[in-house]
Amino acid sequence: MVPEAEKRRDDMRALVIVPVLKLARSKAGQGDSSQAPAPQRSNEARLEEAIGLARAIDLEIVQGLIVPISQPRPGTLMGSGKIEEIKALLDEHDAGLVIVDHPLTPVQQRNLEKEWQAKVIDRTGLILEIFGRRASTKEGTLQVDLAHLNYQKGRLVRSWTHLERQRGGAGFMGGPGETQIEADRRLLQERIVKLERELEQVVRTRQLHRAKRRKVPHPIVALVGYTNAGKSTLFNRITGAGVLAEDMLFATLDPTLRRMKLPHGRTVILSDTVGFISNLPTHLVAAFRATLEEVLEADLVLHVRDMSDPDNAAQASDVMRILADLGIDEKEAAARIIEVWNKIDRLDPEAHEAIAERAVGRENVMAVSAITGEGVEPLMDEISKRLSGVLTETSITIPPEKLGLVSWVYGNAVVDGREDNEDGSVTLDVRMSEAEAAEFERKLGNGPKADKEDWER
Ligand SMILES: Nc1nc2c(ncn2[C@@H]2O[C@H](COP(=O)(O)OP(=O)(O)OP(=O)(O)O)[C@@H](O)[C@H]2O)c(=O)[nH]1
Repeated sequence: MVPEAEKRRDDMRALVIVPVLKLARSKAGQGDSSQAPAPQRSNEARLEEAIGLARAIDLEIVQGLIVPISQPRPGTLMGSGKIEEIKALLDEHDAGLVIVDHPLTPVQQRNLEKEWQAKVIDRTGLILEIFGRRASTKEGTLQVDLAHLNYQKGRLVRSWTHLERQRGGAGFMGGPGETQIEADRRLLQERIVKLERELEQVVRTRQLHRAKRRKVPHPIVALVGYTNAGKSTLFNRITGAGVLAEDMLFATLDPTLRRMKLPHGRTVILSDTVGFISNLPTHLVAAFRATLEEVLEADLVLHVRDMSDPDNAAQASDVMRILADLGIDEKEAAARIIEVWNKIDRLDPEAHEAIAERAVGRENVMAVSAITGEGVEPLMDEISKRLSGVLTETSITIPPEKLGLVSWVYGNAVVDGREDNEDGSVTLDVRMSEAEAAEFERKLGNGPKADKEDWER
């Protein structure tokens, strides 16, 4: 039976804990000879981020705590003194959920739940929960549910998850009994198999759409960045597309694609992608194939950084690591990535000037404010310049009976010169990509049309 005091605990009121392993910290400080050491996050930055993540799912955070751990315990991670201290805080605040910003083994999670008589989730659990609430397309939802079930399968406790809530699961204080765990596992496995099958179907359909979209002859520009860096805001600023931009972590889970025009008339497809985060578990990276594939295929990648965040160097190196995991290596990165230093309006005048100066003259860096629009025009010019590498100069003549194509050329290629000939035809000096040239030829010869609707979602 669950005692009265525990029943009252509110599992939307949470305590956030950042365990700091002293051993790990001193080791990290020494660096790794085979790799440049990644910038270290301060404990305060970690705590602030963990609280931000928890707020992203509407939790009420009663307190945040940095907990130094000299010797990690296999059974409970932290020692009994700390466990007692935290239990007292939970009682004091009537909180029923503890977020531990560190990986927990299933045994540690179960033991801590018992000790604290509260639900416990670790960083992966929390990120999965956020993703679960944000996914909006069928594929995104299936991917997250699948990642969630796989994560849960190895656990000895029932999760504090949106899935559990959907199932109406409650009364799980202290964890389910062994038979219950067996039954749960069987159910989980059945759901996993079913989801995998559904997902296969959805992925197949998407790949079909993607293949069609690739026939549309425009370069793809993908936005990437740490969560909350301002990707959606920048996306809106340059496309006027009205995509959801909120102070909400991971507001963008599914790829958003829009066609846009650059100065000089060049058309590109801009793709907004999922926000990255440090310690993103590998199976979660895989879960976002849909948006990440856009990045892999992109002709140009804009890496948006929030320069007003003191932690931005560590965030940037996390993003680069994830891109490297995806197969975009450093050498290639220089050619394909522009770093967009965003939120410069939030900097004090001195820092603003310093950042602007650092950016000037560096081909790979552009300083902007997606909110005020400062620096956005030069950014667009830079995008044009980068993409013009894939263009070939040519001269085309459009016969009088096909003059409708003139506006298509203006809309899709870069037009450098025009001559209206006596016979009614028009000659244009243009720069266009191979694919655009092929599309033009198709249109000229009444060939099969590319299906515009396929990518304009
Ligand atoms: N002051 C200022 N705020 C900005 C700027 N760009 C974005 N923001 C704010 O930063 C917050 C996050 O912006 P989003 O565009 O949603 O960030 P995102 O990178 O798409 O976030 P995820 O969906 O989590 O990946 C919002 O409150 C924006 O208004 C900027 O240039 N200046």
